[in-house]
Amino acid sequence: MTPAPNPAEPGPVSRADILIEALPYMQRYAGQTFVVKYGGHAMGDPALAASFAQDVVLLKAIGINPVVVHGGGPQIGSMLKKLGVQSEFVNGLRVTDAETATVAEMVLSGTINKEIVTWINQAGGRAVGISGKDGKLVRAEKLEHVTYDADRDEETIVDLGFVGAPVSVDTTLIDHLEIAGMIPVVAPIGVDDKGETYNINADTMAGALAAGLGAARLFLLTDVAGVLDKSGQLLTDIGPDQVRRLREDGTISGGMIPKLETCLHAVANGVDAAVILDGRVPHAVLLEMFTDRGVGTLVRA
Ligand SMILES: Nc1ncnc2c1ncn2[C@@H]1O[C@H](COP(=O)(O)OP(=O)(O)O)[C@@H](O)[C@H]1O
Ligand SMILES: CC(=O)N[C@@H](CCC(=O)OP(=O)(O)O)C(=O)O
Repeated sequence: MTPAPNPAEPGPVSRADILIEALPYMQRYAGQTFVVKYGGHAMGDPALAASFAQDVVLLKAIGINPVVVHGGGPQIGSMLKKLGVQSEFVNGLRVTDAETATVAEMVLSGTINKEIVTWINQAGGRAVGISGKDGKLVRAEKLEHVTYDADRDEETIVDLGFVGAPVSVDTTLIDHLEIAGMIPVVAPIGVDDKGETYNINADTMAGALAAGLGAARLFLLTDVAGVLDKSGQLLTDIGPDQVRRLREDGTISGGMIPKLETCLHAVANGVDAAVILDGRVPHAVLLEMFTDRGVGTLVRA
């Protein structure tokens, strides 16, 4: 006997509806590159990690070229703590002395990078873990970080040590990996012309790659619903003027600062759309892309 339909489960017609809703998006994005940044805070939950990996593999399977850039701030923090090394942040950026730079590279390019490669491979994809050093992917230079005191209308240059700013992107390696059906997984480490290694904020790295690769989309997955206003409400979209105001009044702080700067830079440099996504929602990437219900904050140019 055929079992009675369970109203909680999508029946055959609604399953088909879901796929048909996705069809125009699939057609629009086939052949394009999407950069997906996976933040260190979003990595803790194995079930979420598995759903993230499935999303990435599904993108590849339908002809989109996903490039994953990962963070690992909390994991670098734990390792530094174990080693008894103090760490501090300025505007969401880790002050990085030589020892911290070594630990950051070890954690990012080593443990975390290979963990994400394994998740994607487990989900049926073929991932290749690299950093900005491989194939001269990202040339960096020391970041000149300027802080602004709105009350005094004063700018100060802060020395953050070995924190890098991406200067140029050579896409050759990623182009080859994409053609070969591989999914690049990139650790946010760069190198300058003299061979000096730099720790790069992962959002900044993702933005530079999105612009360099001419990506159609930049997704930054994090551990909040998106950008929240003063009363904690989600802002579903935001532009440069509002970002400036929210920064000045302190609503946007910490890690959200490099995230928003990255998104604004990306959309001003040819990326069609940049979205800060709630990485705590299973399949956040697919929901954002293939349905009319987004799960985060869209950043406008
Ligand atoms: N206005 C804001 N809206 C949302 N999050 C904010 C805001 N201002 C600061 N944040 C902080 O930014 C954090 C996300 O940045 P970050 O910790 O660097 O995450 P990730 O590791 O995912 O890159 C949030 O957890 C939150 O604490
Ligand atoms: C310069 C700088 O701040 N680098 C970051 C790199 C990792 C990162 O950005 O990780 P999340 O995306 O998880 O925050 C750091 O050392 O924490």
